[in-house]
Amino acid sequence: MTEPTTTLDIWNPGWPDPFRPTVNADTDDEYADLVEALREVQEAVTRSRPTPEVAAEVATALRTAARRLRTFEVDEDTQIAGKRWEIPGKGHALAPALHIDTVTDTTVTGRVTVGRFHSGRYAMNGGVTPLIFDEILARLANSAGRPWGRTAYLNVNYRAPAPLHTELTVTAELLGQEGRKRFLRGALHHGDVLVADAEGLWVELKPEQTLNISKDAEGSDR
Ligand SMILES: CCCCCCCCCCCC(=O)SCCNC(=O)CCNC(=O)[C@H](O)C(C)(C)COP(=O)(O)OP(=O)(O)OC[C@H]1O[C@@H](n2cnc3c(N)ncnc32)[C@H](O)[C@@H]1OP(=O)(O)O
Repeated sequence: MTEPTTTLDIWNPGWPDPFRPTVNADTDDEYADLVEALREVQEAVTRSRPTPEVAAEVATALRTAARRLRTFEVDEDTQIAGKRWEIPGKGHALAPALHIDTVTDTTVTGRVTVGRFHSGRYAMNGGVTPLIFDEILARLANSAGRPWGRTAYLNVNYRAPAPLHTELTVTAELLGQEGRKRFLRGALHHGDVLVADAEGLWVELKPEQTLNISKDAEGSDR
């Protein structure tokens, strides 16, 4: 695998459209596969009750993997995780992998399936639902040539337990804009059942706010 060398800043208004499939010559699908493997580990750890010996053995193996990756550590502008828009989950293993199906300037539809890693208890954890909404709504808010904005609020209504291991559909809509404010709405369905809906406000950044946020916190993530 080639070490990434790009320096892209998600807060920079020049960042490509979040829904435009991007070709990044400095990354390849082995990285996407690595993140998929990490998701498998997360799910397997969650689902298992290993003996102490096996837990210790796997912990050692995982620490060995972490040490290997640390030799390729880059700064947050340069990392791949969270920036591969064209792959489900953007190359970030925290959020459930969101598959985008249709995109217009003001709407998006997609699908998401969560496993036990994201379970509250036999249903999706209530903290995971906003992650899904924030990803799809933020991407819509910041697409179609709109300058970058940040989430000001995201209000989520939980209408029914969201089943695990089951494909859910996600929809998002830009309701309107007033000056720097963009109002968006999202919904999560299991078949015809409304599982959750959300309303959010994204506020377009002023020039002085488009500084790289990771620079503001430089050194604080160690
Ligand atoms: C894992 C990888 C992921 C990667 C996912 C990929 C997506 C990338 C995009 C990420 C977006 C995020 O999630 S960002 C992360 C979460 N969000 C944040 O950290 C944002 C923190 N907050 C801020 O930075 C700031 O508060 C802003 C920029 C949102 C707004 O500050 P500001 O620019 O000074 O705003 P200000 O002038 O006061 O207000 C402008 C107008 O908005 C209104 N307004 C502002 N805030 C609110 C509010 N909470 N509720 C109601 N209204 C509000 C004001 O009343 C005003 O209306 P009027 O008087 O004009 O009518």
